[in-house]
Amino acid sequence: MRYAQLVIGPAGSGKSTYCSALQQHGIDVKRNIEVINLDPAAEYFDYEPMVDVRELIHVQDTMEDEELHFGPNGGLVFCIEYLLENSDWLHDKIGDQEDDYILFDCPGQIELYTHLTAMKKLVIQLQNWNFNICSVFLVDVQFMTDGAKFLSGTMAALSVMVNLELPHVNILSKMDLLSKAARKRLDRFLDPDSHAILGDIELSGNTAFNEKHRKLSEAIGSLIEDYSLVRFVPLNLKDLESITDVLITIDNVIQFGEDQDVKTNDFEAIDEEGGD
Ligand SMILES: Nc1nc2c(ncn2[C@@H]2O[C@H](COP(=O)(O)OP(=O)(O)OP(=O)(O)O)[C@@H](O)[C@H]2O)c(=O)[nH]1
Ligand SMILES: [Mg+2]
Repeated sequence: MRYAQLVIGPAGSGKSTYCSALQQHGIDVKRNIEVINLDPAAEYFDYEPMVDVRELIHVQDTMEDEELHFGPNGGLVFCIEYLLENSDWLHDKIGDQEDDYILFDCPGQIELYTHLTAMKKLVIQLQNWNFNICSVFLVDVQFMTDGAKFLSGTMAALSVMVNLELPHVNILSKMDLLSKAARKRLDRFLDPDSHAILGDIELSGNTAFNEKHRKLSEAIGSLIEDYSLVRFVPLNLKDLESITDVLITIDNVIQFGEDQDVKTNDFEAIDEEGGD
């Protein structure tokens, strides 16, 4: 088995920073964590990529091409489809090392995960190559600090979960930027029993539209809260314990470490037999 995190989330949510922090953490704790850049338009990241999709195709190529003439978003979709058509290239680059643990740093265009099929196909490809994959959806916590925003972020996460159909972990990134007061407010939303999201949605004016709108938000809010559909794990990259917690959560989801336990048990069993 091999293990992968598909690191996704809106533009600027901190995906590349997360990948580079986890790679560094891997070095610190002597654990092999590789990163692959899947963003054909990436301008900057500071990890050492194991594979960089820009070596195959760069979004600029599709925009400058006489025939294609794509804009940045169409160009990106083209690049991902091109990557799929050339999946042998990716396969060769990744190799087939057992027990690999790879983070895929993905582009920030949310439509890739909510309704287009290219990413989904890529996921199936990776599964065929024996990867246990989990989608890791990052949302900048600064956009989650009031009820309406929290609801909207939650629905974005839900939409990705429904489309990708993968084991899924939602992360609130950039926790280091929250003030104490904002952290308190957020904690109420994170507690699934509190119904705090609903209480926090305020609409100005008592027009008939607002009344209907409020009912809609309430209905969605209680659906999400009552069924605990979407949970978020806060991540503060400046806090080692927080990094470890997030990694343990994700490792559990992709069953990383479980095979290792089985192997150790096997050895113990052999030892016992040998000792007879
Ligand atoms: N304070 C703080 N800033 C962060 C953190 N993570 C990311 N940033 C900043 O947020 C900005 C965007 O971070 P990136 O990691 O490039 O985000 P991204 O999701 O890879 O962005 P795209 O690839 O453009 O979609 C950068 O200026 C980072 O320095 C964090 O945990 N704390
Ligand atoms: Mg990035």
